[in-house]
Amino acid sequence: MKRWMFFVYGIACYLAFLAVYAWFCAFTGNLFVAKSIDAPVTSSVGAAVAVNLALLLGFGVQHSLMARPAFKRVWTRIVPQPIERSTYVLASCLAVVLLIWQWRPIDAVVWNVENTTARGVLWTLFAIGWLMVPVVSLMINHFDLFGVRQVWCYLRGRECQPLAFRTPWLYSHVRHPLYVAWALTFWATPTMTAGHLLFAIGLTAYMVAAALVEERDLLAHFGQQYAAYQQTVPRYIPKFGKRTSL
Ligand SMILES: C[S@@+](CC[C@H](N)C(=O)[O-])C[C@H]1O[C@@H](n2cnc3c(N)ncnc32)[C@H](O)[C@@H]1O
Repeated sequence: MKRWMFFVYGIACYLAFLAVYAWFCAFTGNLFVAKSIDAPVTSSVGAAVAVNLALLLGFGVQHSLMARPAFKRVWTRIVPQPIERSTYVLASCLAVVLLIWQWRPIDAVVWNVENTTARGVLWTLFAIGWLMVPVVSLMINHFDLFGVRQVWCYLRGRECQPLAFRTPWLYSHVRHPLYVAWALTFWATPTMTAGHLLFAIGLTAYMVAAALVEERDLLAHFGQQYAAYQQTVPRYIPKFGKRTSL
C-alpha cells in the first residue's frame, strides 16, 4: 500500500511539474495567459523591485538548498528517501507558482526589436530554449531528475542505484547545457521590459551561483573523473567540432 502511495505521489509531482513548466513558458513568453511577465503594472517600481527580488531569492534558496547533499541527509529523516526527489520537485513547482502569481511587472521598455526577421530569430531562440530543457534532461536522466525513477524502484522493491557520471551529447561540449537552455528562455525576447530584465538577470545570477555549488558537489562525489571533465569541457559556451569523451 505504502509503495503505491509513494508511486502515485511521485507521478502526481511529475504531472505538477509538466503543468507548471507549460504555465511558466506561457508566463515568460506572454502567451495565452492573462497574467504574464509583462502584464500591466500594478504597483510602484520600488515595491515591484522589492517583491520580485524576494520572489527570485525565495526560488533560488529553495531550489539550491534542497538539492544539497547535507540538506538531504537531514531532510530524509523526515521525508522518506524514495519520495525525497518528488518532494523537491513539488517544492520547486510551488516556488515557481508563487513567483508567477505574485510577480509585479515593470513595463518600461529596455529594448524593442522591430525588424521582422530579427524578431523571428529571437522567438525561435525562445522556442529552442523551452524545447532544449526537456531534451537535455533526457540526456542525463529525465525520470531521475523528476523523482519518477526513485518511486518506480521503490514500487518494484528494488534499491535505486545512484546514477553514474555521464557526458552524453551536449554534455560532451558544455558542462551545463540545461542552464544554457534556461538562459535562452529568459533572454530571447524581441521586447525586453525592465521587469523581464530583472527576472532574466536574477535567474541568470542564480544559475551561475548554482553551477559553482553543483560543481563542488560533483567534484566531491565523482573526484578525478569530474576534475578531468572540468579541464576539458567548457562550462557554458559549447566547443562544437571537438567532442570530449571521458
Ligand atoms: C538540474 S540538473 C543540471 C545539470 C547541469 N548543471 C546542466 O545545466 O545541464 C542537476 C543534476 O544534474 C546532475 N548532473 C550534472 N552533470 C551531470 C553529468 N555529467 N552526469 C550525471 N549527472 C549530472 C547533478 O548531480 C544534479 O543532480
